[in-house]
Amino acid sequence: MAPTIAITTNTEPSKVTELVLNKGFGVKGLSESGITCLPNQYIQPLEERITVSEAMPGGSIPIIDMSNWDDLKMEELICDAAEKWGFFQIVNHGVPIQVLEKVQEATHRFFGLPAEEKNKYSKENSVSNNVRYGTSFTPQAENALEWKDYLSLFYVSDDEASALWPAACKDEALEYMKKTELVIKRLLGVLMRRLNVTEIAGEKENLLIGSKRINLNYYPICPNPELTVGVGRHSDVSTLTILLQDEIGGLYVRVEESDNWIHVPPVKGSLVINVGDALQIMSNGRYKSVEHRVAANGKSERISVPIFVNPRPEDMICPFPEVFAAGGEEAIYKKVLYSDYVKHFFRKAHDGKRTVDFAKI
Ligand SMILES: O=C(O)CCC(=O)C(=O)O
Ligand SMILES: [Fe+2]
Repeated sequence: MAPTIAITTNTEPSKVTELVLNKGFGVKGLSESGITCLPNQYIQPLEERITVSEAMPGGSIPIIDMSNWDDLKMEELICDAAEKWGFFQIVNHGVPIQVLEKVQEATHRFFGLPAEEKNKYSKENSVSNNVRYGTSFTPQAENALEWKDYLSLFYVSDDEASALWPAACKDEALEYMKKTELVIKRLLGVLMRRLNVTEIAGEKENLLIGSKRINLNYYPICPNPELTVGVGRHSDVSTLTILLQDEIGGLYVRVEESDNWIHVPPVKGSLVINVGDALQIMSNGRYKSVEHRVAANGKSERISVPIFVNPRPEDMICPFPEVFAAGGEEAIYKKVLYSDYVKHFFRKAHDGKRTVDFAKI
């Protein structure tokens, strides 16, 4: 049910916060309250807004067909894309389309619940830190808020997920995680081979895929999409991110340290793969964790479902020694505790690529 309070641009920020954050209506509640203009605290500074002219027409991140696993050409495309773009899409990846559709339905189901149901999983109310319903990114640290609600689920075990994850989406989210396991391992196997890492079982496996988090992202219709963002500029702190987006579009990726951004067009049945900071660090900068952001939309709601494949919180991460086997290359990142790295990311608002400086030598 939509909230009854009337919100305008000039509604006191504290009233908006009360509704969106404290009562758990999220930006979805704002959107459904019938507002016709954006509350002030969502107005982003000019340089953070997404203008269509910045988006480079014509260019495109690679779309890689994974139907033939023995194809050396495919391996090359994957590694080249991870080095150049940090982003690519995969098709014929082996994850059944029904699994993807089911987790998308489940995402709509969860966000369709009454605010008080969703709010049981808020920071204040959730019985576990591993299950978190929230809005924006880190509202306490942000000068301008982001037009997004989310449910974030940190995977510990099937039993814990069964007991704690919301019934509206837990089976579908778990199934999506399980069914993407194989393609994740294969992608990492391919990426590791170019770094001279031939064996990823054991310690390397913990560093690469030691923990996982799945987010259900919900971007409601926005009254002034040009003034705000769905997600601000950031790179992910993961090893790899596997992202399922719907047919709406709005994800933009920075083109090779330029001021150009490129749209990631929705491709039915595909998964978007991107390199995260942890893999950039472990590959000593060879694979790029690239900035990306999401535009708000004035006509359609949008959902996306990323799986963040991460080291374990207690792991120390640094460039793999194999990367230096050929000689002549110096380490550009030092050893950092992964949980410290993640804490650093969440302490501040989205700020592009600055997080990785935390690990720079
Ligand atoms: O919604 C999207 O397309 C991307 C979301 C994203 O970048 C993130 O959750 O880290
Ligand atoms: Fe991201």
